Amino acid sequence: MISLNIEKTLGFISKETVFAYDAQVKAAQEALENGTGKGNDFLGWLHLPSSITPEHLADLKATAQVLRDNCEVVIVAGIGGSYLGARAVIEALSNSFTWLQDKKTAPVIIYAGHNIGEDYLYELTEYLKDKKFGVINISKSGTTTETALAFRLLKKQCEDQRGRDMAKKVIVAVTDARKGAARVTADKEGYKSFIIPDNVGGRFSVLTPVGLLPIAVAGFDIEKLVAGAADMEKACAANVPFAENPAAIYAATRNELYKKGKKIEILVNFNPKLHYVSEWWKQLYGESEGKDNKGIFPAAVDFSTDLHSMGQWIQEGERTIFETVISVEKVNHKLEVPSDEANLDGLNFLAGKRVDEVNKMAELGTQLAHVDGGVPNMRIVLPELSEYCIGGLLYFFEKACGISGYLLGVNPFNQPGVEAYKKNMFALLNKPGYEEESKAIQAKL
Ligand SMILES: O=P(O)(O)OC[C@H]1O[C@](O)(CO)[C@@H](O)[C@@H]1O
Repeated sequence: MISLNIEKTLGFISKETVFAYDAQVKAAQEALENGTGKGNDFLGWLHLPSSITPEHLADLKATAQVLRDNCEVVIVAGIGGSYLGARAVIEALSNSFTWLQDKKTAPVIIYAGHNIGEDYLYELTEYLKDKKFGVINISKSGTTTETALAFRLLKKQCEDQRGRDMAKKVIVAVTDARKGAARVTADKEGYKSFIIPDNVGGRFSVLTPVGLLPIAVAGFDIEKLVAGAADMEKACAANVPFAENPAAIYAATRNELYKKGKKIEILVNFNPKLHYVSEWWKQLYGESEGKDNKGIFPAAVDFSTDLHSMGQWIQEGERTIFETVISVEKVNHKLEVPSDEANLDGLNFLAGKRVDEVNKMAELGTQLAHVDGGVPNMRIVLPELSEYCIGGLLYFFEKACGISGYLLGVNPFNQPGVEAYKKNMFALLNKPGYEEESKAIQAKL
């Protein structure tokens, strides 16, 4: 189970002011529980972990097995909440060099539909030319351009390469129950499909088939992932007192820091496998809170890598930031620094130490330096990178996000701002139905 430590924020804000959020957090929790707050038609994620049935998991695992048995490569096509959760979990749990290994225990997972890079898509289709590949097409709306465009290419290539019957077997859709082009195609072509519930928004959907299916294909234990999330659901529940509730404390602390002028939260990791957890987190908090001209800007760094690029700014730049560090207590492998007789690099003082001990001292040294430099620091300790712990971490962030959005006074479950670029893009591309917008935008150019 994860733990949260806010001690190193307390030189900047007081424990009393954080704990004074108790009543507001309670109100936020009640609004979530009773569905009386803003965006209350999107609360399906709240009790999702505890309501996932063994039958549902078995169905997901059986479909994953079909893909595992018939594919060397599986393309996860999706964007935003329709791919980041899966990628976050898969990359956190995978060997860092998994795609380079000769003996593969699972299909290589590749992501597409999250950009409009012609070179990216060309190179992908080239790579797939001699591969037995399958596709998981993930889109809640079923109409997202980036994903639909990639899927159009991949569907055709899969059918041409593998034949329509096999394509039917290795293309799976995860989409809305009724609406959208992805649903129409899945039904018409007879693809196996999974439903994204109406009341679960994309960025809260990692524990639906959106995340669970690709994670199972990659060979990870979705039962343990869900169990970790379900335990965290209990630990962050409305009846858990403020002082013992990590989601409540995290939400309150970041809101209090924001009030004190700390406008940017930097999510920090000291483990490169967590890069995509940060990407997932950025969408979760960015889309949920960045509206009505408000909201903490969610940024992320990978340390110690980025200490050599962003470290200067964090240490001495504008004092509008705070850090939330995800610290992994126990690594999965053991590697000691070797002794070297010549000691030309001067590293013999590290000989015999675990690499992780060096990393942990980098982490502690960074925390002390940044706090001294005026950066409040929260710490989330994850016992290890396992399905159970990652499941808990994801749910913790979701629950805290719901509470935090209500503390901020916004609707954390919509994202109206994302439509602006889409409208302009469609107008510029002369999409049917956008004639007026096309005229208006041409006049602006
Ligand atoms: O699953 P969909 O409908 O393709 O949407 C993908 C992503 O696009 C957004 O709707 C923003 O455009 C996100 O909220 C969402 O996660």
